[in-house]
Amino acid sequence: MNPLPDPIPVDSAVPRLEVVDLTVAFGGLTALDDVSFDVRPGEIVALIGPNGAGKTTVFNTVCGLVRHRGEVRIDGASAPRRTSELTGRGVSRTLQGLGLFAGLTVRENVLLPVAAHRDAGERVAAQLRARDLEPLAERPVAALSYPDRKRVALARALVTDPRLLLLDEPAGGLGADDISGLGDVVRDVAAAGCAVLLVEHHVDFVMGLADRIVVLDFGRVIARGTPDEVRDDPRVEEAYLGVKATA
Ligand SMILES: Nc1ncnc2c1ncn2[C@@H]1O[C@H](COP(=O)(O)OP(=O)(O)OP(=O)(O)O)[C@@H](O)[C@H]1O
Repeated sequence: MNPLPDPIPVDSAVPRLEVVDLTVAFGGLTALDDVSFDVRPGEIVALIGPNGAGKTTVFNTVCGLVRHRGEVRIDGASAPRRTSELTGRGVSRTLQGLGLFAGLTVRENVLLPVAAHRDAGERVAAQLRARDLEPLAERPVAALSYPDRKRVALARALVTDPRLLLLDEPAGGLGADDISGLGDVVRDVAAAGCAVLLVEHHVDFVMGLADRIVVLDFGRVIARGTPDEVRDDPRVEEAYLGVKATA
């Protein structure tokens, strides 16, 4: 049984996630080149950049899926090398492809990460309630709309009470109302002390949500700072070929 994380420490000066000089090569391709950044408790940090910039590779490396040079630290200690240890270290992740079990019900999907735990029923019930999924709880995921499936994926990520939440393109495929609701959820999660690392192509969403932004291009950090600082950085405009925050 995977242990669940301890409650979020109220006051922690240690970054929840520290990525130091991360370098990843796939054969001859350098997917990440000396990437460093951190995410502190309660902070929302966005990782943005054009297609192929290396964003998902950062997530995969944090989750122990990719051989790398450099260091990944979670709460000051080396990140686990096995994905099975992530939940116990307080890490949850959503996937671009959602990764839900289409033949299982909403409730069964949300239950999976906590199934062996004594308080699983209460945790799942609380998530279903918080995500407005109660009316859909006994329906198979295959019967759900895409926005509803995304809410299920988020509920499954949150059911463990993570201390570090990795969101891979959470706004992708959603309409304006769902995106606004998603922003509220992420803000609430961060306000409770969770560190959030967000990969997202929806630039307006990122600009309105993130405390800090790290911009990758061809595996390198080309800019970092607050949304205003990044928006005005000419290197970012260039990387996006002139597509600015109104995209
Ligand atoms: N397992 C792999 N084997 C070989 N190359 C890979 C592998 N995973 C990623 N790459 C390459 O590494 C680079 C970075 O890919 P990555 O998926 O991290 O980019 P990204 O910024 O997440 O892109 P997108 O926004 O399109 O999802 C790309 O050139 C990609 O083709």
